[in-house]
Amino acid sequence: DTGSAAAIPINEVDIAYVTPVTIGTPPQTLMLDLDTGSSDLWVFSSLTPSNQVRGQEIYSPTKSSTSKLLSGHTWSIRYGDGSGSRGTVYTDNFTIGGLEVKSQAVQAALEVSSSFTQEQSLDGLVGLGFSALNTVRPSSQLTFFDNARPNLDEEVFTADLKYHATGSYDFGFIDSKKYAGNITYTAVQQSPGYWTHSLSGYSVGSGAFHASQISGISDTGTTLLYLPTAIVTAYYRQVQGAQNSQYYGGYVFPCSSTLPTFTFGIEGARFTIPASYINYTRISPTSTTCYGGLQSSSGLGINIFGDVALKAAFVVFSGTNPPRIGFAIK
Ligand SMILES: CC[C@H](C)[C@H](NC(=O)C[C@H](O)[C@H](CC1CCCCC1)NC(=O)CCNC(=O)[C@H](Cc1ccccc1)NC(=O)N1CCC(N)CC1)C(=O)NCc1cnc(C)nc1N
Repeated sequence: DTGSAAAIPINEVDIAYVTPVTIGTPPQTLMLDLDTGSSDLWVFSSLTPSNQVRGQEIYSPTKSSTSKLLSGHTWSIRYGDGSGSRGTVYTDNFTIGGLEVKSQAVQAALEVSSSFTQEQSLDGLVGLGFSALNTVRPSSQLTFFDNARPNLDEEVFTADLKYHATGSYDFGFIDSKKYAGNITYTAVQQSPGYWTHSLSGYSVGSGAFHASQISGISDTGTTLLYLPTAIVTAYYRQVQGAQNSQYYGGYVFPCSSTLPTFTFGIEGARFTIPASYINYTRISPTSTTCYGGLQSSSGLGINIFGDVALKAAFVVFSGTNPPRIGFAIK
């Protein structure tokens, strides 16, 4: 089997991407954020208090003839940005881009934090990390990818995220029309459950390439690129008027500044992030100060290769044994 679905930016600065999925019988369509940085599939539901729902589509298990309560099971998740949700668990038929998993664990929210309520374009998440990170108790549940794997033509899914445009997620096949040249693979460390791997180094603009192993996670659910402070300061040193603002919680600069590109290595291959991806957003609609798409990871305890980096490449998440991740120019 294979599947292919759109990855649609939810706002004009690509803060996140959502993908249409269907759940249950008859199919209920929700827009979910496919997130390689977590492993829970949870949705706004008919069980979510109405004062916490603001425009999201909801999953109603009672309206699905194929839903089953996974009795006695609960879940509770906290994300890196402090947001979170918790609830109960059903199994139901779940489809992404024509690829169906019967009896997928669908985690119905009984409570969501305010940032989820405020994000009306996001109806929940599909975790595509390793199933070890799943928070359902007493028995943890498998991700959509882990459930689909035995039926996939190839044990892979690919992410083709785009800058200010709709991209795609493919399951079970690698679409050679979506990239140029070769795919460069590198080893993945699957514990504790993220897609953890190393970059082979970086360069700023037309500067020399600095070879160094930089370990981090490729995370489609994180908006920006978070790297060690030394690399980030070297980058913004090239930007007139840039400063690391305590007030804004990161590097800001005059929106009129000329930004250099940023290049990262995967083994021997090189991937260049255009300056426009790093000129992330104005700090307010009328401001002439802009917030960078490259920020320091010092507060996170982990480097995160988020959407700003991933949208510069075609990325193959390979569930083979051992797992690996591949990057290609597009
Ligand atoms: C089982 C837990 C699971 C693995 C969890 N995984 C993650 O947190 C990574 C995961 O990819 C999550 C997935 C997000 C969660 C929010 C909704 C969208 C998806 N990523 C993050 O939390 C990275 C930081 N957040 C972000 O990057 C969010 C994403 C977002 C997008 C749209 C709307 C709202 C939020 N972006 C922003 O808040 N932005 C606004 C500010 C702007 N400057 C950048 C964009 C984890 O590590 N949790 C441990 C954890 C707990 N508590 C804390 C405090 N930190 C933690 N790391």
